Amino acid sequence: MTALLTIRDLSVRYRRDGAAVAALNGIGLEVEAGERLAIIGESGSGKSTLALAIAGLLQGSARIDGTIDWQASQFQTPRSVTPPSVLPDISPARGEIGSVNAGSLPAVSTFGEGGNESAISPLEGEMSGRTEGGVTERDLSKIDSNQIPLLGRDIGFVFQDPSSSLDPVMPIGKQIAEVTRTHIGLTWSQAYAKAKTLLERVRLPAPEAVLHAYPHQLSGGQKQRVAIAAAIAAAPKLLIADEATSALDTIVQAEIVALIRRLVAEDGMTLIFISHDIALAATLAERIAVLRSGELVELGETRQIINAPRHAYTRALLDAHLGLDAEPLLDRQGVLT
Ligand SMILES: Nc1ncnc2c1ncn2[C@@H]1O[C@H](COP(=O)(O)OP(=O)(O)OP(=O)(O)O)[C@@H](O)[C@H]1O
Ligand code: NI
Repeated sequence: MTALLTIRDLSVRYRRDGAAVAALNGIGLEVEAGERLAIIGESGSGKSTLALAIAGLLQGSARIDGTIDWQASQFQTPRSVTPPSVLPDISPARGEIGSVNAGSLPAVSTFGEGGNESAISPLEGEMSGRTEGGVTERDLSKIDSNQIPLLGRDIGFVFQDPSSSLDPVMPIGKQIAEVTRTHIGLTWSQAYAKAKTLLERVRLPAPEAVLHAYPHQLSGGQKQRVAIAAAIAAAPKLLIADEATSALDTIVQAEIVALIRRLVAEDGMTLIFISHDIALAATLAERIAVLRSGELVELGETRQIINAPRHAYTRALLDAHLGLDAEPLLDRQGVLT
């Protein structure tokens, strides 16, 4: 297998009330092309920080050390630099650059100040670039664009709360169409046709009607389907789902997990599935990485992690899940249930 991403010695510190909060500490991890990798750990263990670092979405105030190599160029036809018309208006005052290793994606990119959304072109990152801290963008003027993954084009990101990535006042069809217009240069009519196909692929009923609907007209599960459609619209190599099913009830959660599994298989995408639920992660992932307090404590094949965890913390996560009334994680044949 070939690594799509190689993360080396990645550390992230946030600043809070003048003090540094270490969110990740010396993470080393290879994500193989085409694999389904789950990242698990309890709240605050650094899962989202890792996902945001990979996607280039960390706030400018975060201090990042280490490198993240993106080796997708061998899997994709080289694409030209994003035209200046859709580049964000990056002011020199933004963020810091650092930690650039030759040939590596620098883990540090430049970022806008939180909430300064007006400086970002509305065509760029609208669907998948939004996060609670405000939209962030890599400074493409300083880095060879073929070496860094571009959010929306190379990486699709699905957040826990679809409302945070969907624009409440824009029709759904337009939101999805903008992704393919921006990243693969479709015309509006092509982009709308593609949006409709995507709504069919995520199994939304009445895709034609959904094209013209607004997010508030859909249920939580339907909104998450729309967010997934937008995330995969430009056929990214990597899909990151950060607690994408945590806000949904159990039945809808299972449906969304099944949807993600199908789409990833159909498109040959690499998946990073983030969850605090080891059992849910085990249903989807081939490998599981266990984070604890910003450290990678265990990484292995799902079967090994579930059957023979090496680290006491993984065992504790399993034990916490395996309450007396819990379903067994593996059935008698050793198949994940
Ligand atoms: N913007 C921020 N500013 C300051 N500290 C932060 C920020 N974001 C996260 N942290 C801290 O960094 C650590 C890791 O947080 P992170 O959100 O990555 O964990 P997580 O595993 O995703 O947790 P959860 O399961 O609750 O989503 C925590 O201690 C958290 O409080
Ligand atoms: Ni999180």
